[in-house]
Amino acid sequence: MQRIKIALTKGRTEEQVVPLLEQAGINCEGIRHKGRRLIFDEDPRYEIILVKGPDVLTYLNNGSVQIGIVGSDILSEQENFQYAMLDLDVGKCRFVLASTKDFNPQVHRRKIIATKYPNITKRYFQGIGEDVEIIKIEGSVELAPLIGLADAIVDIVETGNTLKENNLQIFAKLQQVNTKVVVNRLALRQYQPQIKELIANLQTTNQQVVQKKSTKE
Ligand SMILES: Nc1ncnc2c1ncn2[C@@H]1O[C@H](COP(=O)(O)OP(=O)(O)OP(=O)(O)O)[C@@H](O)[C@H]1O
Ligand SMILES: O=P(O)(O)OC[C@H]1O[C@H](OP(=O)(O)OP(=O)(O)O)[C@H](O)[C@@H]1O
Repeated sequence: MQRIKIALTKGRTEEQVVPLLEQAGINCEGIRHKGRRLIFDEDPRYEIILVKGPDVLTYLNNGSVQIGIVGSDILSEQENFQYAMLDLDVGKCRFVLASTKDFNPQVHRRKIIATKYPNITKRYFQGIGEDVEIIKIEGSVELAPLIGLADAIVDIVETGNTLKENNLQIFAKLQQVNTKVVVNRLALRQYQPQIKELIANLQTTNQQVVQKKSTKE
């Protein structure tokens, strides 16, 4: 049988998803000791590749991989609505509008908003009927209102520590984020039994994780 190819987002998503994959009985030994390797075939059923989030969607769209594991922030930003088959209970965070405490969201002049996510930001402000100027930033977005580049930011918050340590406040809560398992529609037809088995397996494991967390709380 042909291996199912999975594109897994490297970094935070990888760190949170690998334990889940292992709990589902998928051998991730290679990823655990990866060095500079990018392809992992320790499990005979799967070939896992590690890529940046937006590239997960490129590989998936192109049909080079059948499954992608990626944050909903990236799916939403790319406006690339792949077939999301499963929501995982990891990678949970939220988009917020944040700034220094003197920021006035009601001010009538055209605001400047810095973000790594211009499309999500554009949609949010369109939704509330506001025209803003968006500046795309690649990281450390919190700096923008502190250094005078922007009036406010749209960024991801998880623990809230980054905002707190930089004296920034939340002015609006936008969409929530979590990690999703996405599938190429054509691949779903071609590899139906294997993909269904994998999704069912991950679903069961994810439910076990959720239950374990809720009994701890
Ligand atoms: N606190 C958080 N901040 C940002 N992303 C988070 C957070 N918690 C979970 N995530 C998820 O993890 C992904 C980001 O992972 P990571 O931070 O490793 O990459 P990145 O910062 O976007 O990329 P890079 O550091 O390679 O430029 C997001 O797409 C999101 O789905
Ligand atoms: O609420 P917290 O738990 O503090 O997490 C939120 C921070 O984490 C992310 O940045 P990341 O670490 O990915 O670095 P970056 O700024 O270089 O993108 C995000 O952009 C926030 O800055």
